[in-house]
Amino acid sequence: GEVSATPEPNESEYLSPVSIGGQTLNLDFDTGSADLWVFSTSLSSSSIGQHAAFDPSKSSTWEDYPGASWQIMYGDGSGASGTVGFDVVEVGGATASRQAVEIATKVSSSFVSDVNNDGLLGLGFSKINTIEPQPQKTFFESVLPKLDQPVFTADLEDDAAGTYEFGRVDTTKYTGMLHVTPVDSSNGFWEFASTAYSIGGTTYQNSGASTAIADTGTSLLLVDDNVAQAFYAQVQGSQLSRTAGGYVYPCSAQVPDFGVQIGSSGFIATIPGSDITFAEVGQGTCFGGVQGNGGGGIQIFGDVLLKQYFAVFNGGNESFGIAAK
Ligand SMILES: O=C(Cc1ccccc1)Nn1cnc2ccccc21
Repeated sequence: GEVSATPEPNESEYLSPVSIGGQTLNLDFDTGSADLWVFSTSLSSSSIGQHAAFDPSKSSTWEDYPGASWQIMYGDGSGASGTVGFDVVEVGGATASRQAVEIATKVSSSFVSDVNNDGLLGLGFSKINTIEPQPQKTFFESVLPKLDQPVFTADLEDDAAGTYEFGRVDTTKYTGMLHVTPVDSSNGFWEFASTAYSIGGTTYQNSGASTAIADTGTSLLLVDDNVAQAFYAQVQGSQLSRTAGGYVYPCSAQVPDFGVQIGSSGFIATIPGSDITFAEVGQGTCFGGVQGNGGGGIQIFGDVLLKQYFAVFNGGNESFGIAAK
């Protein structure tokens, strides 16, 4: 089958309506993790706040997973944990009839305050699913055998709504060719080679990092520290601010185009300098959408890059492709 879910854009995430046991929640589709977890009625009312909370007792198809638990920590220090069950999960038109659903009994403050999302739908590989005693399949892995094509696509926009589609590649959504690279899923991510970058149209080899992941759950573009340093050396007045948590510069500064290689094929995916500013932090100072990864080794290509392109995640041959749109 073919499905589409239109996420509502929110400054740093793309939310899509998901039906679980007949209850609809807005979930953050996240290719950088592999847990499907939801705000639940087991949380304190102060944690629930304005969020939609899933209530298993109101689902006629809910099945407990006795003794199972989960606990996740994301790279930005946020996290959640709780218990597990199975239910019917429907996205746009594809249905997983017995999908592991992780009930949050604890969530960190950043999720409580992010009133737009009622949980996450992981689209990474289930080897990093955190359910104990046995990791469970992601929604994509559950529906994959039933899809016409073993793919999902992400068409993230800046302010208008973006779109995730499962089971087909809508070729009207992009122009030119799809640049496809093999993915190494051994770390659980959509990970590929990336050993070159460009600043202002000039290409350089990246001696530091060698791989990157496509991560719709991260807002920024986190590159090797030496690459970030080289980029901001070309932004007048920029500085690495501990208080801001990264590179900042005068909002009036001229920002060069920045590109990163996708796979070893040579294709450089470029972000226009005018799209690199992520936020104003006050007093005419701006926070850059390109930042260092803190020496993590893996580069994290988040929404700042992905929203410039149409992205194809292929679970059949384990590849990642992007095209201009
Ligand atoms: O965790 C990461 C990668 C990351 C971000 C920042 C610093 C280091 C590493 N992304 N991510 C993937 N899913 C997420 C969900 C919430 C927060 C971040 C999320």
